[in-house]
Amino acid sequence: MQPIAARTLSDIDWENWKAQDPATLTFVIKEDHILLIRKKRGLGAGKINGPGGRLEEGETTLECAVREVQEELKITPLNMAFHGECLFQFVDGYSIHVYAFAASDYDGIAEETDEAIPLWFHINDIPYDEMWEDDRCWLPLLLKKKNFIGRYLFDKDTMLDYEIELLT
Ligand SMILES: CNc1ncnc2c1ncn2[C@@H]1O[C@H](COP(=O)(O)OP(=O)(O)OP(=O)(O)O)[C@@H](O)[C@H]1O
Repeated sequence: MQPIAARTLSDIDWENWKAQDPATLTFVIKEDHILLIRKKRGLGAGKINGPGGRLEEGETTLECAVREVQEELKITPLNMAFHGECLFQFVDGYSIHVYAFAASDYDGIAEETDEAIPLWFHINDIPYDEMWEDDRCWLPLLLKKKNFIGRYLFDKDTMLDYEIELLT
């Protein structure tokens, strides 16, 4: 992995950009509450986020999103809707392309696993201070059922630049 010299989004050739890892994030939103996790390991360990992870060989983004919620919280998300994409470039050279989904229901009882602790929040009380910096830019759009594509440049945990397009 080669570090890149970019300090703003315009330093990156987005036309030819391809992430090292495709991944997913899923937000179960039910009766004004949202199910988040305290992530115990992997990229973003210690932060609060939606459940998610990287695609496995041969899997669609939807299959990955469902599997990651099942693995991390032992529940099955229902009524999955795709809402958007987040293209993350880190200055250390790593890149990840995240597909974001919302689910309006679930089967089972969420429980702690090796990977995550389940946490419910009111949608007006989302703990953005404990989340990745980009989440406060696009999670409100997902909550309003909008579709979006965003590009983000990070130096470790610090967001250097971003832009979001709303899709109609
Ligand atoms: C930079 N800003 C960011 N903002 C919000 N969310 C971000 C993110 N950068 C990565 N993410 C999410 O972090 C998870 C990483 O995946 P991660 O858990 O490490 O993958 P996976 O479960 O495949 O790993 P292991 O099974 O532990 O190998 C995955 O949900 C991905 O969507």
